[in-house]
Amino acid sequence: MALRVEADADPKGRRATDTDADDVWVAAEEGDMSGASAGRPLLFRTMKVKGSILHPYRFLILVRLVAIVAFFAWRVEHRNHDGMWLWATSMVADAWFGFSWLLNQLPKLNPTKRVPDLAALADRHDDAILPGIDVFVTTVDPVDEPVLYTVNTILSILAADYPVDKYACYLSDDGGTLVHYEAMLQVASFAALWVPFCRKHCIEPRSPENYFGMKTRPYVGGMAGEFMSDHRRVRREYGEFKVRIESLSTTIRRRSDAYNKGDDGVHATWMADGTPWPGTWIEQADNHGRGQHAGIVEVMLDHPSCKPQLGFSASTDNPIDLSNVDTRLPMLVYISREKRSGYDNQKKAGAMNAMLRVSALLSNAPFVINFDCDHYINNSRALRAPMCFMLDPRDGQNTAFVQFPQRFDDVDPTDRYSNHNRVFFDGTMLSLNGLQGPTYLGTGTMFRRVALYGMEPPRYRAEDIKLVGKAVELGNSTPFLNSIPDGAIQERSITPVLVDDELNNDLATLMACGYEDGSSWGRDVGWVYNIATEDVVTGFRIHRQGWRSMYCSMEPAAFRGTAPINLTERLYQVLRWSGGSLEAFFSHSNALIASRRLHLLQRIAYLNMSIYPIATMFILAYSFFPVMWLFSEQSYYIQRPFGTFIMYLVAVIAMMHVIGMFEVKWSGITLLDWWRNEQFYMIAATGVYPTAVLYMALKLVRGKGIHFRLTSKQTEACSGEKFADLYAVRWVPLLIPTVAVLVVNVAAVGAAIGKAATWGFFTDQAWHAVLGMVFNVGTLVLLYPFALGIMGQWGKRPGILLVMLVMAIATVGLLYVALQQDGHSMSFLTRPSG
Ligand SMILES: O=c1ccn([C@@H]2O[C@H](COP(=O)(O)OP(=O)(O)O[C@H]3O[C@H](CO)[C@@H](O)[C@H](O)[C@H]3O)[C@@H](O)[C@H]2O)c(=O)[nH]1
Ligand SMILES: [Mn+2]
Repeated sequence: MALRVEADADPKGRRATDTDADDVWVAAEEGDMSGASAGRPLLFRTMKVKGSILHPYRFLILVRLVAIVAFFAWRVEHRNHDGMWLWATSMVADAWFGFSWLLNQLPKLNPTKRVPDLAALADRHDDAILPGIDVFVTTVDPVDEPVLYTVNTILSILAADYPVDKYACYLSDDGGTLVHYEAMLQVASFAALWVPFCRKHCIEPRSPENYFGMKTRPYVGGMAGEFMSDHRRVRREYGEFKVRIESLSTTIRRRSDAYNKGDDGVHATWMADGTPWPGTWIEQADNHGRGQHAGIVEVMLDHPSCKPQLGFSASTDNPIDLSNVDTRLPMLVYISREKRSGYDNQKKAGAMNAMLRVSALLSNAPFVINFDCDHYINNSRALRAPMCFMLDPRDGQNTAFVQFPQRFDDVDPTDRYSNHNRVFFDGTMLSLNGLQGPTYLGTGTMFRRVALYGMEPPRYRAEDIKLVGKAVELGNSTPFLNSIPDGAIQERSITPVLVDDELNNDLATLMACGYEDGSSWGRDVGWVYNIATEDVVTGFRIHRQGWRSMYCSMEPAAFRGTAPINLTERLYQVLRWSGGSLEAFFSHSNALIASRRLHLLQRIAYLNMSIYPIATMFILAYSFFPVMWLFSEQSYYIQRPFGTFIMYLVAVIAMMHVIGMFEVKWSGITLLDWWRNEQFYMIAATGVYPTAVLYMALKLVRGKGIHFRLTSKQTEACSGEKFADLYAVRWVPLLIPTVAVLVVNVAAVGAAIGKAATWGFFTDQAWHAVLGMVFNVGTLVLLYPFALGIMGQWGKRPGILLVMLVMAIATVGLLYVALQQDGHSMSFLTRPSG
């Protein structure tokens, strides 16, 4: 399909795509991968960075390594005898910077791109032999995670371009609310129109909210004549559907009030059929509270037959002609696992594990893909792409998961807080792709089911999977254990099951809180527990066993989601990530103790990923260093001769950025992406990351860590203004350290100017003050987005910020001069310089 959806107004201009990036990437011979067997089709192409870019890039890394070693040697030779403690501390800091730079840089030596070949897949693996997929979506809170996002995600999945009898869609509702349940009923009925419409007219993307929100829509289907009227009709139906979804909570509340009228006892929440809802009630009651309710599983759409079912021709009540369109829908299941007080529900990880088991009895597909509730399928062919890696003769069998980059809608045009995170998604991940593979990033990831069960990769597994003794690890459910061998057959599709009482009992057992007691779930099986970020450690567990993973990026983007554009919300998200990273270091998921199956550079990458926040303690300390210049008559020197010191610093920092420019080049990102990343790193380094380190230290002492705080999704509902969240200031203690750094550095610039004025502009002291100022100004420039953020609505006019800045600097400068000159009567303006 030659379809190309216009990426929504991309403010950063054109990005290199696979096709026009040949000036960077060249095809590579894939000699080193085991398992290649002649005759089976190759389903992906491997690309390496061109020698003319890769060699200088690697050479520069070497040069910088030499430079920092020379720098250290020089510093040791020129010890500061008058400020020994300061000198020693800064030596420790710089040693750590050097070390963490190396950890960060070494895994990037071999960036590799792998391009799925969908045509080859279609050629040899015609739809009949595509394997089954279970699609998992998680949600918790219908308010913080608006139901409208979730229903759009589900609709995009139901309408995906994958054989409809070969996949099933599961929604896990950790809130257990009737709103989600009824929303799924609505989805099931609206899908009967939406999905055939998408098929008939080759609609992209297949999330209706995003589809109808698009401006340009080149028609690529074969029924242009009927398109306009069909489109109008579906659009109207979607509008009505949306109203029903958005009024669900009112409808349910009203219905329940009517049932509860007159009764002064417990107020239940009622389902449409007049029975009380088994999940959480609006007015929480015993057995119907947030952390306390029965498990619920309901198949909302049955698994379809394997033969196409054409729809009806147009008629008065069905104005859309579907007589040539397959109207079958994939299986859709609603799940809310059991919750009981006294059990830690383990948040998302717990939900994923319950879903993994329940799906084993209902569809048991050999592959599983998971999405956060706000991540929809943007490219309807996306589910096919990972199969190019999983089914490829080169190491496909040993590939445990395929990770897609995360792409985001509704980020403010200048991406103030680096939400797009391109440096990470397009840089770091491509590097790992050249090693053992990208890390698991939580959403948009296809897994091999057996890898999730904690099985070894075939490469290290002598025979077929053995089930003897597995009950201890996987829990005591015979039907579940019996399902495992089938779930391991990668060619397997999905066979429909009959949901009877017996099956319902088995499902209830698998969803029960106590099921995992004494088993290996959450440690060696399934998603990993007891950590704020389950994703990276779950991927780590799998890599450690010797599996590999693949990075898969495609155009148009496979999936898209939302990201927090509010400063506070964004910082909390990053706090959770960095806190979770540190927790991983102090757990059984420490990279240093993994088995030898973990590739050396992959191990270094994981090590870097778990300790990166530590370096920021030193960054924070350096950012406060100017305080000493402010309050002391004497100038403190970290290192003498100061001039040479600064030159060295400038050189190694500059070299780091030149290396960064090479990375910008090979990852195909824009300078703005890179710059925002630098800025956001500094913002996090002066607040969030040190806080995470502090938390970790406290946890080691007291045993309580960071908890999973749900990232609330942006809603325009409250103000109607687009990007309203960007201008909302929510003050939290987390902002204070960075504000303090801002203040100190503004003051330092003022003081430096004051100093220069006092001492005379061309003296040594003045020269040093100016050199020091370079760093203060640098810090301020990096923290600029933060300063805009805390200004709230004023942030819309950055001019004000500049005026304030100049005034503050001038005030401090004058104050400094005034204080320094108490004895002397002259003004700095009349002082002769030179
Ligand atoms: O008790 C819970 C809490 C959360 N979730 C789901 O977990 C997902 C991720 O939560 P969110 O707050 O959106 O996290 P983000 O910071 O946006 O997510 C990134 O980081 C997380 C790890 O820290 C990963 O789990 C996510 O997949 C990844 O997108 C959402 O679908 C939630 O519905 C649950 O199912 N149960
Ligand atoms: Mn999210």
